[in-house]
Amino acid sequence: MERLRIATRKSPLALWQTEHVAARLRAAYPGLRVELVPLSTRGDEVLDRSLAAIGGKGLFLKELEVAMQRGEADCAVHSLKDVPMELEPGFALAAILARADHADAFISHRFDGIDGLPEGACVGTSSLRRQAQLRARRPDLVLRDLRGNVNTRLAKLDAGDYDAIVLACAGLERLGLQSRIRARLDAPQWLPAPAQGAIAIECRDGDVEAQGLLSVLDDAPTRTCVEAERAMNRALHGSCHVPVAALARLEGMRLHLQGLVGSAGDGRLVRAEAEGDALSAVALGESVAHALLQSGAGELLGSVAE
Ligand SMILES: NCc1[nH]cc(CCC(=O)O)c1CC(=O)O
Repeated sequence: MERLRIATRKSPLALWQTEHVAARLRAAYPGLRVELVPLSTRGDEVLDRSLAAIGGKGLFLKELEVAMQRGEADCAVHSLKDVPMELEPGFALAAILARADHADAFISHRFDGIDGLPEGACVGTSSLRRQAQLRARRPDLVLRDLRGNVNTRLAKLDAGDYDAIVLACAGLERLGLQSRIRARLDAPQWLPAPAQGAIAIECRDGDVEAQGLLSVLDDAPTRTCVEAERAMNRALHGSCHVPVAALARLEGMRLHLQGLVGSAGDGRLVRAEAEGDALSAVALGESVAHALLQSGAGELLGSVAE
């Protein structure tokens, strides 16, 4: 292969992530011509409705997958947390890069953290997962929708529309905006989205040449962790209609997984955790999903699925 074309969304974060992948590929293969194919997706264009209302997370992938199907791109770079649990048939994840910071960040001009917010303060986030965890901790807060790319969301905070917002640390760091982080929201109390902080490269299943080339960027420990987190979400039939959070940590060959299912409406949270062998990441994810359902998560999943 002499040339590799990488499809990407056009947001500053997506472009940063794809440039990062391109730079690593150029370093690994000095003779390879790596080109970016920037595309707009429906998820980027429709900003006035929630993702759940316009069809879920696959919306950030569709146009990129079409470009691969048409032979206009050889692979696509995604934030793995935006990749649906079931890929479209004919596609595969050729590489999952070493994870950056997995945590969410609390961002505010005047306040130090969730617990420091005054009664009735207004927090911006459109993520049901973030809303559910905020509600559980501070039932008095007013939660308002906030969509758009990272820079747009920060601009709305700066304009005074919200007292605080919640974003992923990884995205802020990649854009050189880590000085905006007032507090990290940490486990076990606060959990991130499954696979948050991990970048994935998708290609056509069976494109052995591209898969072989891209496999040098795969990070096995990250893959193990996100496999457990995504297996848990899949077993819960997770989508962006349901607040699901998960975090796996690997110590040697032991894998530890914490998960939660919430209700964005009333702040109920169900939590579960388990530990297992790193070689059985999927089974561990499924067992935590099972434990969540046993603890009453089914009721929460059912109440939002209708
Ligand atoms: N939902 C958009 C999105 N997808 C991935 C990231 C952050 C980067 C990552 O998780 O790798 C973000 C922004 C955010 O949630 O603040």
